[in-house]
Amino acid sequence: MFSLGAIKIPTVAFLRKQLNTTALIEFGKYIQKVFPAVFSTEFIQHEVVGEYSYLFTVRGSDPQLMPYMLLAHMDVVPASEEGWKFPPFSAEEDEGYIYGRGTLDNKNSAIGILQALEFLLRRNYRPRRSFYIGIGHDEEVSGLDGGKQIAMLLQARGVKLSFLLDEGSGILDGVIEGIKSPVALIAVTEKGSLTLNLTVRSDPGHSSAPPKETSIGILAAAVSRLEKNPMPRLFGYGPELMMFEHLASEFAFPLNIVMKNLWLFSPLVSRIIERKPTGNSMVRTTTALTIFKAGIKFNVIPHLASAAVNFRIHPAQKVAEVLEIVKDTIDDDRVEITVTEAFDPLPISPWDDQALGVQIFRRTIMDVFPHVSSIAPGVCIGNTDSRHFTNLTDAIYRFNPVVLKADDVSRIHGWNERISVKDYEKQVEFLFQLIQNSDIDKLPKPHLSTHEL
Ligand SMILES: CCCCCCCC/C=C\CCCCCCCC(=O)NCC(=O)O
Ligand SMILES: [Zn+2]
Ligand SMILES: [Zn+2]
Repeated sequence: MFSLGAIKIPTVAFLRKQLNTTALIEFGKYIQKVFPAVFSTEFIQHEVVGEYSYLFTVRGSDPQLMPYMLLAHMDVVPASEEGWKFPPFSAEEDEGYIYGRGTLDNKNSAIGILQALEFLLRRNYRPRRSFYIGIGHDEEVSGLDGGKQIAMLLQARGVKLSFLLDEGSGILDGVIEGIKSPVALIAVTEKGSLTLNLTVRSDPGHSSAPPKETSIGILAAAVSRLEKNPMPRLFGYGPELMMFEHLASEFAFPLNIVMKNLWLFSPLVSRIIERKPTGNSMVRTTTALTIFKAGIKFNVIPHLASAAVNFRIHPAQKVAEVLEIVKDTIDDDRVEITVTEAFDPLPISPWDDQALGVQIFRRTIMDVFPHVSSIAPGVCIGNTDSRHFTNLTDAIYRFNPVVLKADDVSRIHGWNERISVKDYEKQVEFLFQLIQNSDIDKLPKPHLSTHEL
């Protein structure tokens, strides 16, 4: 059963320097209380990193096996009180679902990993392969003070990882139009990100004698141009090509033929899938207007208007290219553009028979989710703490072992985020199996089954 207390602790992260530190401390105390074996077992070391994040080092019995890492985070995005069926930090249970901010992103993983380990320890299990668990405290606001510090600490200790598993994708059931059965997408990369601050300054004055254009009007026109002119279609130029080719047999005729021949049909397919927000995120660099600020009083022309625009960069594009397109699209020198944060799309992790992590995930998914009909490489449309770990391994995977239905994706960062009790139990079962399956020293033999990749 989900530790409901974890959801009730409002570990909200607003900005990098605006965290609910009281809640973060409480969360640390909470996990110590509910997972006593994890915190007291002799072969597990726990450390607090960056004041609130946790790093667990689980020393396996065979030092010859290269360690791996499981990553999650305890912080959550803010949640408004209105719009929810139940208050976002009430952890209310209703018709088999637990409601609350963090139930999918990402206390389910943080608690699920520790829960699975606690179960194993109570059965006197000691892993052969060492592993690390990182529970970040600021993933939603960059991960620079939590996840990144954990990565730097491990790097300073000379640690190399065989693979790393973080949040960022899942088992999609009815999310991809045309695919009826659930498919597991393990993201082998994540999109880049660029956040711009746009500012327009104009003379302040009395609203009774307004100028022809105000800072608000100029800025509104600029952001509207960005929204009306989406970034170019790049579908088929990144690993989403691999994803759809792997999933081709899931589509009925004639779509299965189309998906197998994306070299020819990608322009057509991209026009169809871009109609939905999740599909659009696969097709291009997305443009999201997220903050707009201006004005203080109805009869005062404001001096300043500012807006934040967040772009999630398609794997086939780079920050510099996006910035150039933005400048051309705005095409107005009165709009001052400054970069708040920027990074390119992440490297693509291996997806082949030699990739240990992939083989272990594949086996574990088949064990725990036998109804999943395909396991395919995907693209994480958001960003995760795993991006800070590229110096420790080239095998970074993003996969949350949870079934997401069509309306679940918008619950993440939205209203009524929830997880079913059954799905949470499956997540713990997956992690319980994964830790044991990771003890193999050789790659498992190819499995003969319908889960063909
Ligand atoms: C053709 C349709 C393909 C659909 C693929 C969509 C897959 C959606 C699956 C999972 C949901 C996305 C999870 C993203 C995790 C992001 C974690 C996060 O919030 N990080 C902070 C940030 O990105 O700002
Ligand atoms: Zn998250
Ligand atoms: Zn998030």
